[in-house]
Amino acid sequence: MRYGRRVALTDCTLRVPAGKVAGLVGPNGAGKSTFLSMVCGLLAPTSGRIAVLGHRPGGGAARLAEVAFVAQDAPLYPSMTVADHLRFGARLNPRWDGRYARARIERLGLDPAQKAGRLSGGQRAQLALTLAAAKRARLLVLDEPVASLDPLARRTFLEDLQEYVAEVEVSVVLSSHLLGDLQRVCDHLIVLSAGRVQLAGDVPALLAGHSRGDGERIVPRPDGRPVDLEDLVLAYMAGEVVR
Ligand SMILES: Nc1ncnc2c1ncn2[C@@H]1O[C@H](COP(=O)(O)OP(=O)(O)OP(=O)(O)O)[C@@H](O)[C@H]1O
Repeated sequence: MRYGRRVALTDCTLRVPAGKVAGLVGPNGAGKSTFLSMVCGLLAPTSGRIAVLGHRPGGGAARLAEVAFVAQDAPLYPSMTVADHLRFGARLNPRWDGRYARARIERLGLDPAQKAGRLSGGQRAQLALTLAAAKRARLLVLDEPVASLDPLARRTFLEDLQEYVAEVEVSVVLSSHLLGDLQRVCDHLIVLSAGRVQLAGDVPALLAGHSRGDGERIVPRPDGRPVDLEDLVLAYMAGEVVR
């Protein structure tokens, strides 16, 4: 994938498993947002192919209803109220879960009459996440969803996400720089760096394979503690991998 002459993603062959939470991690400028925008059909690959739920991303209303996306800046309509956003969501989305949306807004303490433009950054993110979840899509794509949330809101969001995945048949792809959060919620991990996939797989298999010494190795920890997801990600981001 190129932006003009700049290559943002290359040699990027990967599969995101269905029904799991896949974490996407990598340094700034690695290509995470580019990848997520392609998954949602907002960007078309300049070469190669991408299939989402078996089809080219984007397309008609039925296809759009299958994917929910919260972009990094949680875009909303500033002059519309919280309640307007919920009404709008109900009109646009065939599988809209209004009861869930209203309950979550109430639990978050958001005023339905407040204009989105007057919400704080974290409140806007919470509203955008609520709209995405209430859409009841088959794929939920979240670009740094917790970046603007306070620590308590972040913890609650991660708990909500785990509950949501357990209850609803949904696949999730989320990017984050917060490795502890990824460790907590992700079944699958993708490490992107310099526009390439450095590591991809189910987390237990990646950790088990590493401790067995299959293929690549990262430098063992001096304190002898077993390698965890954070160690793996940091080593692959820093290129400290013995191939
Ligand atoms: N609209 C654009 N025009 C030109 N280049 C772009 C554009 N958007 C992104 N890029 C470039 O593509 C590369 C990947 O950017 P991208 O936003 O996908 O990275 P990221 O991994 O999401 O970064 P971050 O962690 O900082 O959000 C970067 O080199 C960036 O400068």
